[in-house]
Amino acid sequence: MYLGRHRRRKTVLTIAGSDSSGGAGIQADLKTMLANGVYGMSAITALTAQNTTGVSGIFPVTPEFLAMQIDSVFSDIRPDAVKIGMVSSGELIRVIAERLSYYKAENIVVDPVMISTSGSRLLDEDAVGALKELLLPMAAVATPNIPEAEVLSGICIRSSEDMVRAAEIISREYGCAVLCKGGHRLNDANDLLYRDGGFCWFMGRRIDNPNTHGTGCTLSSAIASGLARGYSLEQAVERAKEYLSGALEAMLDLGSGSGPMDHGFQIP
Ligand SMILES: Nc1ncnc2c1ncn2[C@@H]1O[C@H](COP(=O)(O)OP(=O)(O)O)[C@@H](O)[C@H]1O
Ligand SMILES: Cc1ncc(COP(=O)(O)O)c(N)n1
Repeated sequence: MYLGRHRRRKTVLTIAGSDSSGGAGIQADLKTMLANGVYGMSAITALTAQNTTGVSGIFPVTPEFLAMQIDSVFSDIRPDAVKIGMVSSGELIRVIAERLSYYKAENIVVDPVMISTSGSRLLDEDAVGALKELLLPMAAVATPNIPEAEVLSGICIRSSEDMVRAAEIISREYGCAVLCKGGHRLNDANDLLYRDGGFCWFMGRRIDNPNTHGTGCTLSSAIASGLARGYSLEQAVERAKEYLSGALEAMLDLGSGSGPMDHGFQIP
């Protein structure tokens, strides 16, 4: 019999798409989880063929196969938190919502991925409705960027006040906390957290780096890692922004488009 010391680690499941270039999606999520001290697992919603210049193809899994992946994970290694990223169809969203509510999953972070940094649309119209109706109400926090917050709130965002208004609309309508990220058009590195009728700003340092492929995936996975480790939502957001800034500041430069960040910047 083995009598050595057994170790435990907090666990996080990412339900998202694969990015063949390794900078966003599942690949970014797992690297982020490793760097943030949790054990990462994945249920893949779709394969994408993409690189730093764009997405050339999307090949979704069947709803049955997505359910099998989620069942395999939950029936053996129960995740302490779940991050949901790109889900390209309403049908797949319905499977995720059904399975996660069956397992009473906790600490769900929803990154409502709609359009890639390179400008490609990553989900269909039906998926937007299903995301609002089924995933947002399960979320501990949703992390839209400005264009996504506009779609979810139905208002146009041109100022910091608009960010607060949009986050309030989404939070009240769907009953979840909302982290509205700057970084697009406004407030580059400053994000707004709206929860329980109140809000606070997280002021990040703006890093002059054109390589921002996967920033949203990385932030939401780092938040999920923090929640799994028992940090409060505010602490998890603070730590996630610190990690993201470090990964951007490492100034990795790969590919001819908007390249990936250095997820392993703390590793010598
Ligand atoms: N140039 C930058 N310097 C520092 N932080 C940034 C920069 N651009 C974006 N961020 C931060 O990166 C995170 C992800 O934001 P964003 O790029 O909007 O995500 P998405 O990939 O979903 O569009 C946010 O916390 C945002 O504030
Ligand atoms: C598979 C997949 N998921 C998500 C994104 C969004 O990436 P970003 O974090 O840059 O918005 C992506 N490009 N590919």
